[in-house]
Amino acid sequence: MIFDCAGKSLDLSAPRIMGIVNVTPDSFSDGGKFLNHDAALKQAEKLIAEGADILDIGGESTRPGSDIVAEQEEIERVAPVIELISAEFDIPISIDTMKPGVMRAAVKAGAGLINDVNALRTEGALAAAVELNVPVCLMHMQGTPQTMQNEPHYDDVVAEVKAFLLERVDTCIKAGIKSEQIMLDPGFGFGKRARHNLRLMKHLSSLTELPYPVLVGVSRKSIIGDMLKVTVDERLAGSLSLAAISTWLGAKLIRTHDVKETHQAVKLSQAVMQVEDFD
Ligand SMILES: Cn1cnc2c(O)nc(N)nc21
Repeated sequence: MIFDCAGKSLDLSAPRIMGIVNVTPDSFSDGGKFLNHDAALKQAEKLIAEGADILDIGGESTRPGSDIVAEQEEIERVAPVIELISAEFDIPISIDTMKPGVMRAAVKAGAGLINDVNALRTEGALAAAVELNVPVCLMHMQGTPQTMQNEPHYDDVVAEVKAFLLERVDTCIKAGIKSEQIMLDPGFGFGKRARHNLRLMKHLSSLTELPYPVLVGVSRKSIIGDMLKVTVDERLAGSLSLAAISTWLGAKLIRTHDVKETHQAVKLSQAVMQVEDFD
């Protein structure tokens, strides 16, 4: 279960941490802090020191209602930062994008994993991913970031998300993506009401039992706000609780803003899972 991310390896035989570096002015949780390259590099350094196993670089916010960013603008945001981080540190880098042109520019700059919230459905994205030959994370989203929270509806959210992801896997493998380069993600908050997010979490093992590592991103998200009625900057405890639950249920990669604390939560969860039953 070792992913080769453009020469940098990500060992998913145990739960790992994906640190978030948003290079966007409007991301819901840290928008605007890392638009300049030095700040982004400092953030990368901090997250690595705190225990990140991979860094996710995003140039277009995907929070509900976020603005669409033109491809060239997105490239100009992410490529220099990826180049800097890739040259400075040995850590695998994922590119958080839906656009094929950004995927190409990011991998050229040193990214080694495509994190696509649209599961390579954008015109040209699947072909780009096949050509780039790096691991991909396929995530479920109902609608688009602009529309997804309007009226999300499911008859059976767990079954429908699972079926969608398996259909994407089938399409990707048929197009030439290697199955051992695929990761799955239920897409918490992407076209889901609170009850949908809770059901997906409760039945996460329906995804983690599949032969693909599962990535979970709940950091500071509405699943926490809805249940605890707390603002974005008061969601650390909730984020850690769900990180522990996710790893207990088999998630192998936790995407988070709070690497240090999440690393501790995951380490504890793993210690419980791995302790010998007898002396
Ligand atoms: C970019 N991004 C925001 N939330 C995410 C999530 O839950 N999963 C993945 N793979 N990417 C996300």
